[in-house]
Amino acid sequence: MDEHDIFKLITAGVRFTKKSKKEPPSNPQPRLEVSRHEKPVKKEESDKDSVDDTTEFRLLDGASSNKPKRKKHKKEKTLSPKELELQRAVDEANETRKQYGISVLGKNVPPPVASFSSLTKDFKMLPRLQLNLLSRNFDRPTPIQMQALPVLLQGRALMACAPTGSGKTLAFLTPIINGLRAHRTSGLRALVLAPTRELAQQIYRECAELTRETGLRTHFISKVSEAKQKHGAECKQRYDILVSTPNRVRFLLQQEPPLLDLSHVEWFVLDEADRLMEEGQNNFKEQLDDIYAACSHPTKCVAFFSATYTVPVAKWALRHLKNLVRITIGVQNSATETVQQELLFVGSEGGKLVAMRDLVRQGLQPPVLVFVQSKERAKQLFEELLYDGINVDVIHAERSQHQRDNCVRAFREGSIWVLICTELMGRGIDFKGVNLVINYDFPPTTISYIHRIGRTGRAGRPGRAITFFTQDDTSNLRSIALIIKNSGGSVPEYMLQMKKVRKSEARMRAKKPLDREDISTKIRPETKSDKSHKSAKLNKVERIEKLLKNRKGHEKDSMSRQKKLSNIKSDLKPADKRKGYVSKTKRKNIQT
Ligand SMILES: Nc1ncnc2c1ncn2[C@@H]1O[C@H](COP(=O)(O)OP(=O)(O)OP(=O)(O)O)[C@@H](O)[C@H]1O
Repeated sequence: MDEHDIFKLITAGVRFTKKSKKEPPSNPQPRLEVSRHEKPVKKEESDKDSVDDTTEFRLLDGASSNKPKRKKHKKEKTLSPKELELQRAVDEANETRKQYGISVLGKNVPPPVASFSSLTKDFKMLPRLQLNLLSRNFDRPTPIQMQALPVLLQGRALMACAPTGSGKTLAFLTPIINGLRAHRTSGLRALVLAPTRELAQQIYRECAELTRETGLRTHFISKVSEAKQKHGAECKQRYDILVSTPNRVRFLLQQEPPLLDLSHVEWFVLDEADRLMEEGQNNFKEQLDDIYAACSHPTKCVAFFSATYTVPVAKWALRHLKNLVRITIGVQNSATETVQQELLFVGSEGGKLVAMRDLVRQGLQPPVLVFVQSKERAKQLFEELLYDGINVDVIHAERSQHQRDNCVRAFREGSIWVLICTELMGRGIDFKGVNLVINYDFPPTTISYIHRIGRTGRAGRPGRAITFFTQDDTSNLRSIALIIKNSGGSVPEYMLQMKKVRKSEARMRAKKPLDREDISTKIRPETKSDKSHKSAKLNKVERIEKLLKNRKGHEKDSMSRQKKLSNIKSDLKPADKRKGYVSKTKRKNIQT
């Protein structure tokens, strides 16, 4: 009996079935801990490679939630009436969050509030503030306000992400005003920072409205030179709230002696936090570090707001802020659903101007915002549209503050219908009723796209955004098409099937916009580079001419080529050296 026979004997009657290849993973993936009510931040398809650092931050260390831990099979515990009541309150809060697309992360997050008046009982909301809200026709809180207000009124650290135009400004100003309550002479107690002067000014205006007759005093640093006088030692106690850009605040902090004292700051708020914490660009991050260090109050409330978030910001918040609550409204890093979005292929740079003129011919519904990638291009497009008789103006960093203020005011008042702008106006600016955003130049990142098109479709109103693209813009096309699809729009399938952009390429595109052909159609004076290009070409033509002269046996062919070359040469030569050129003075003499 050999081994085979023994095996047959002992396995007689036993049937072997094929083992399934699917086995449970030995090392399960980390699970996202979200609160039970939480609608998971859904994304049909994410395009994480397309934009640098826009990856969702839900799996970071330290993420806590108020989700009850899954219990192992234990005996069902009967709840006491008090516990039952608590459970009911939690269920109710979860139901409201689900209804409004509110997601929260953090321990013991307070329930969302359904009305401003409900804040009176629990948070002793200032009656005057209630009145000011009503006088601005804010009768119900928006979803971000519903959840952020109770969190901030409890003095918790907050990182909030809500779509463009969803009322984030009010979500941080209301708790600040309620927290400060009345004017004190101890010095600044709240600091709100924004990336641009225009946005800071807008927040200041909103704050001035909401603090009306509360006694609280808000200040906006308009000019650093003026600020030097205004912030002298005797003025330090004049204001309660300061709204500014980081560079102005840091400038005042760096004076000897410092012209700002931030040691009493109890509220530290960053609007457009992801932009402010970007490393490199404008050195905002470096400035912020200095400012944050100067805000030495031990129990200050810190809040970050933006429509988009990046991983470094979340990491910073988790590392530095205790008892942090994170709120996301809808889908993180997505475009607002109230904007109807279109992508328009225009062939070439020249095609853009044709498309723009076509849109005007079809009838534009002002006000319209047009985004271009640089101030040079803004100026060129402005001249073109002005020539077409359009009621247009332009805003970019090279214009004076006075011009910029006038331009924004005129656009708000409706005396300018089309405003051409650069990325400067991409974030936060709340122009009421912008009907159309045109991305004349393709946005460098999806983040930029989300903010630019968010200048329309605000506060629940409908809006429209058209994005021109040429063959050169196809690298980012897929990621923007995905944004459109994820916010409910339709895009051609081929765009979604395009190759993903590598991270390094996306990063490069974000830093350095594409070199584009000029917008301007008018003949411009010759530049230095044009001249050197021409002289190189002339040298080449002369070399070929010499070669042709030396060739024998091809006289006929050579003659016609030489004629062509001499024509080219004459075009390339400076006007005064061309054959038949008559100088201005000679011309004058001939005429007289
Ligand atoms: N509760 C409310 N009811 C009605 N309108 C509101 C309410 N809260 C804010 N608004 C209005 O909504 C508009 C957009 O608000 P806000 O500028 O704060 O948006 P945002 O979320 O900060 O947008 P962005 O991300 O572009 O900066 C404003 O005109 C504001 O007056």
